[in-house]
Amino acid sequence: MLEQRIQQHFIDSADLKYQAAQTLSTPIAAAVQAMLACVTSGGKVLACGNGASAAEAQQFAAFCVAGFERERPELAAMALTADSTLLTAGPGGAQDPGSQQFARQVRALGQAGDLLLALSVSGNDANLLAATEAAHERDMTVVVLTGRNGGQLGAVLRETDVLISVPHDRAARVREVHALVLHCLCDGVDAQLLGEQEIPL
Ligand SMILES: O=C(CO)[C@@H](O)[C@H](O)[C@H](O)[C@H](O)COP(=O)(O)O
Repeated sequence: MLEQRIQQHFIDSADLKYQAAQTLSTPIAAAVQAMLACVTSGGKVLACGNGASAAEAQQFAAFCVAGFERERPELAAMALTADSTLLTAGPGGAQDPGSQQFARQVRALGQAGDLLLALSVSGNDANLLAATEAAHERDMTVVVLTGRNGGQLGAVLRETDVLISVPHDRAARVREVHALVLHCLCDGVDAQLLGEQEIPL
């Protein structure tokens, strides 16, 4: 029955979030500290991902610049997923396997102290691996959100990078938790910058 199927989504999503609250709070706190260090020293966040994760990257950049739940000064952030001309320009554009266009933007815009935020369920996308390599070339910190085990992205991170891997195999569940993680990042940064306070409804 359809209602039961829908209810099961709510139950499964809540179960995963409950289960992940404890294990993910430590890497999320580390990501908040990395982001704070970046934005308070004049750095910027570059966010990327493919498909649904591109939308989440854009949402995150919008929260940084336009605000999350509280009034605060704008934080420097941009999504690398929003320029269709650049993303489809060849060679190395969307028509080529293993697009270089995220990596190119990182090399063009990234500076030491900036932060790359990459989102991927599998953790195996070649264009995100290339962007991570470019970020390391620029001495940027990398924060990666993935599904279970982190995939290839998890394996190339440095000690100062942060891996937030959601312990589930179903893409929809992983993306739901990614959305929650991004909210935690925004709230954590706001709390550190502005002090803890009740959020009005
Ligand atoms: O986001 C959607 C559907 O909207 C997917 O089809 C998505 O484009 C693909 O899974 C991409 O390859 C992204 O994969 P992943 O990096 O999340 O593993």
